[in-house]
Amino acid sequence: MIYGEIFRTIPMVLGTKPKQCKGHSAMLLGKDRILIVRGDSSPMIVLGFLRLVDTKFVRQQREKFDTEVVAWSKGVRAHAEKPINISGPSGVGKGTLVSKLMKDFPSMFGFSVSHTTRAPRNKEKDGVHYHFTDRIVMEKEIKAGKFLEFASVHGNLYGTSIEAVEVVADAGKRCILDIDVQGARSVKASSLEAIFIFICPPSFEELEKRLRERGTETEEQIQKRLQNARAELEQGQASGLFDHILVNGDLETCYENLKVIFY
Ligand SMILES: Nc1ncnc2c1ncn2[C@@H]1O[C@H](COP(=O)(O)OP(=O)(O)OP(=O)(O)O)[C@@H](O)[C@H]1O
Ligand SMILES: Nc1nc2c(ncn2[C@@H]2O[C@H](COP(=O)(O)O)[C@@H](O)[C@H]2O)c(=O)[nH]1
Repeated sequence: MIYGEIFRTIPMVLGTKPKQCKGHSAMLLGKDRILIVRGDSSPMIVLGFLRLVDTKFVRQQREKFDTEVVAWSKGVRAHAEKPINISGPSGVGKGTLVSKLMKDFPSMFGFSVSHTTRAPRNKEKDGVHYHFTDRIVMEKEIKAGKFLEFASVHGNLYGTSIEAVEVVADAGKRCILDIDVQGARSVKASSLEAIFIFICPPSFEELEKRLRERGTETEEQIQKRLQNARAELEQGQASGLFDHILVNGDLETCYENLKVIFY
């Protein structure tokens, strides 16, 4: 690409806007921004900015789709607070902590609503707790590059769409992701610069107790989650991936420690 020259390449865009469209033109501005204009418009109609980012994720997508790839930046944004990635074994209390944060600071934090192929639990609402989805549909969307990360967790597919994160950013809120360790690793390799927090139980027995008392899984599913928990606890504490490791013994104490990280 040559600076200042309008060219007619239509790059693949990571994110939801602007949609790829024949007739759009792009002009490189400076070293890291592309101005998108409607090609046939006179005077020139500016559709937005794309930032040229050279992260591992963008490179992977470029290779995968064998085409030029750019990330949509929604224009020039001032300092944005880093998203928060919370991981930890099933039943440790991630959801409980996230719900408290969202309830206490509704205008500050926004939850990244993941997609999953698992069935909804009793009180779970589609689009609020998860986007409950069909495996074939989700696999298709993954192939189309719509996901920031995805992983097979406890026998189901889970993933964070690029749109889920953007919806929170568009609302001017700080994004909270509740995802497993595999997903956290993918996020770290992506263009999303996040703070990584790992939540541990005070003991394995307590973790099992919480999982059982929650009463949302069958015995077989509980066994699977406990088995995966051992591996997650090992990886989470040894990987160097996480910036902070918190023990969720007493809920209020853990919540206070979590809040300290944000201020
Ligand atoms: N500090 C705590 N002390 C006692 N019980 C707790 C504590 N934190 C959470 N719990 C309870 O443990 C159960 C599991 O919590 P929660 O559903 O938040 O876990 P989770 O990590 O989000 O699990 P999953 O990964 O399966 O979604 C819930 O019934 C919750 O009320
Ligand atoms: N990699 C991802 N993991 C995710 C995502 N959303 C949730 N999760 C993790 O799955 C397990 C199980 O969740 P549950 O709701 O079925 O109990 C839990 O550890 C979550 O952190 C995601 O988008 N990507």
